[in-house]
Amino acid sequence: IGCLDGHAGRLVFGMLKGKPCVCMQGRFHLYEGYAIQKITLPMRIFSLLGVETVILTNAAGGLNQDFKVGDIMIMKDHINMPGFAGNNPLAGPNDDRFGVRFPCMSDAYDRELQQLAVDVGQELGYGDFLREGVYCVLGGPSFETIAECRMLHNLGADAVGMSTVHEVIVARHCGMRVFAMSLITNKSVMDYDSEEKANHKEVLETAQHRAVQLQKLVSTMVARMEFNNTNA
Ligand SMILES: O=P(O)(O)O[C@H]1O[C@H](CO)[C@@H](O)[C@H]1O
Ligand code: HPA
Repeated sequence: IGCLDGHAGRLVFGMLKGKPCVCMQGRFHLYEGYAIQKITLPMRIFSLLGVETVILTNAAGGLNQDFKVGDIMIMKDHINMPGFAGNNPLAGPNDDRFGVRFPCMSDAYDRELQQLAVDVGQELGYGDFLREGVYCVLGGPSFETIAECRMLHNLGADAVGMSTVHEVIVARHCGMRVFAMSLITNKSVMDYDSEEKANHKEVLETAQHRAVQLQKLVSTMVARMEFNNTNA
C-alpha cells in the first residue's frame, strides 16, 4: 500500500456494522512510479478473498464551478485520460480467470449504490454538500495548469484527481460492484486572474475536516447494503 503523505499504508480487516470488511488505508498511484498493473493488484486480491462490493474514495479538485471545497461528489462516471494513451490496467494478455477481454464500462458505477448514498446522505443531513458528477483521472504528480482545467471541464469532467479509475476498471473486470466518491478538497484554478494555487496541504486539511462525515456515510451505507456472498 502506498505510504506517502496522507496514505497510512495499512490493510485493515474487521467487521463494520456486522459485515466482514477489508479496508485499504492508502493506495498506490501512477505518479509513485509503479506499473499500472501493480497499482490495481489489490482489487484482484479482494476479488479472490470473496469481496463483492468495493467502495472507493478519493480527494479531488473541483472543476465544476458550482462545487465548493468540502463537497462530497458521488461518482456517476469517469474519464480515463491515461487510458486514452494506452495506459490501461487491463492492457497485456487477458487473464480469463478474472474477466473478459473487453469489459463494459458504461455500467461501472452501480446505480443502486448511488441511490443508496443519496438516500443515506439526505437522512444524515448531508444534502447541502452531497453532489454527483464525472471524475477525470490524470497521471500526476503535478497539479493541472489553468488551460488543462478548462479543457477537462469542457470535456465534461466535474472533478479531477490521480487515482481510483484504474482500480474501478480492474474491480469491474472481475465482477465486483463499485461505488466511488470524491471529496472536493480544492477548487481547480480556471482563471488567469486567480491567486489560488492547488496544494497538497489544503487537500489534507479538507480531508481531515470532512473525515467524520465521510466515515458516517460509508458505515451507514454498509449497514444498509444487502449481503449476498455466494462464496460463504
Ligand atoms: O486520489 P487520492 O489518493 O485520494 O489523492 C489525491 O490527492 C493527492 C494530491 O493532493 C493525489 O494522490 C490525488 O490522487
Ligand atoms: N488535481 C489533481 N488531483 C487532486 C487535486 C487536484 O486539484 N486535488 C486533490 N487531488
